[in-house]
Amino acid sequence: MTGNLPKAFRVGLIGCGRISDIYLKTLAKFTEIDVVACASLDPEESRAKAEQHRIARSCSVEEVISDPSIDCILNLTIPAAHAEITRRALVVGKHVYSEKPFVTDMEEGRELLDLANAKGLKLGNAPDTFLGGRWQTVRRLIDEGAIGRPTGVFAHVGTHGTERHHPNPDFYYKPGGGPLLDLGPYYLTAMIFCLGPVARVAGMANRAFDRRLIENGPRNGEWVDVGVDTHSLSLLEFEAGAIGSMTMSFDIWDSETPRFEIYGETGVISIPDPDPVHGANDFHGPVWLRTRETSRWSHQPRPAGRDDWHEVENRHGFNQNSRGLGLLDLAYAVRDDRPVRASGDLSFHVFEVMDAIARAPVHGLYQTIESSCPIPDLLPENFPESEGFAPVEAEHAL
Ligand SMILES: NC(=O)C1=CN([C@@H]2O[C@H](COP(=O)(O)OP(=O)(O)OC[C@H]3O[C@@H](n4cnc5c(N)ncnc54)[C@H](OP(=O)(O)O)[C@@H]3O)[C@@H](O)[C@H]2O)C=CC1
Ligand SMILES: O=C1CO[C@H](CO)[C@@H](O)[C@@H]1O
Repeated sequence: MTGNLPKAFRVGLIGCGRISDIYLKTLAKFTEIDVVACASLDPEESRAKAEQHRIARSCSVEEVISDPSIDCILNLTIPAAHAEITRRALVVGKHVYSEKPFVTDMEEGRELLDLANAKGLKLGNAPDTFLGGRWQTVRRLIDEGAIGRPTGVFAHVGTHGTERHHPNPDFYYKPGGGPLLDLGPYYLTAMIFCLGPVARVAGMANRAFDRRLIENGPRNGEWVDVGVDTHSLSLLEFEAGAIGSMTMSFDIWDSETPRFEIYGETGVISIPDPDPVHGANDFHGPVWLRTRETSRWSHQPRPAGRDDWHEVENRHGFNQNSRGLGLLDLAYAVRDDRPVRASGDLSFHVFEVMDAIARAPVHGLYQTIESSCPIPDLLPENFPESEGFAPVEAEHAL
């Protein structure tokens, strides 16, 4: 079936914190998504969010979940609450799109996938950054053979955590947090989108600090206990044969190490962001290519500068922060009864990879990954017009 959704896809938001603003801004551009109610634990916070984004109703979590007119729950709570909110929504027959990580343990993840399957409901999960123009371009290059058969991948995120910019950074330092579960999903999802599922991993981790000082907002000066490792190294082997390494850290003061690169038999794709937290965390940004013919190894003397990289043409949309795009795709997946791109299956696989990296030092050097997942299709270059939908002009959106 094509054409417009039969009615607006009615969404109830749970979790009205920091990340909700960009979701609500993105979704306001798509009139066929209607965020009709919102809730958080603090009623004052959800009331203010409803007023700021012209959401019709601010109410309790239970009222949002039990509202029969709502099609889908947008779960933007903290990691420790993701599985429970998702489970409650599925039980009452609602589709769910949730923030990452999908869950905080494997059992929860299996239960949610089984529940969604049994009830015929769609499960979507962040990140959706891989649907942005940058990552669609990277995948298209690989599909077109621009670097030949991929053989390797490298990711490095060297940050100093979140306590200098997040007013309530506690969840980043509790189980479900840490750099691997917080930032790993962006990089692993991008890798799996481009290279396919992961077969086995190895890992090591440590932590530089047992407590961290909040240095912004109303809780400035308060200490937070650290209950998770904050510096993680991993090795990855993909089913298709490529191997990779990944560093995710909250303990690095600064770095010039490349953020993300994919190596192939005949070329290299590089994501050259200067900012350590960007890379796969962004929808947009340059994609650089060097091939056998243009690489340093084809010139004598070898050029020292960065000038010879070719910036690849980006033909895709969503070259700005578009968090929420995965939910729009889910709405069309419901309409057309087709797979969700930013899916629960993909996020569960990503979670198993991270869980295995974290347990490798204790349970044995190499951990085999049991789950797999479908590789999401590229988005049509003119999405969502491709779905028979015209987005609202930017000035009409909030
Ligand atoms: N901040 C960021 O830059 C980004 C965050 N994310 C992800 O988004 C998610 C939320 O992060 P962020 O917005 O920063 O977090 P915040 O702490 O700012 O907001 C969390 C929200 O969830 C609500 N909440 C917490 N526990 C429950 C619960 N048990 N039931 C219902 N509501 C609950 C909180 O309510 P109350 O305030 O009333 O306690 C609050 O509204 C995380 O998974 C994070 O990884 C993703 C991308 C970027
Ligand atoms: O997902 C995220 C994107 O990057 C941010 C910057 O550290 C994190 O805080 C956040 O959780």
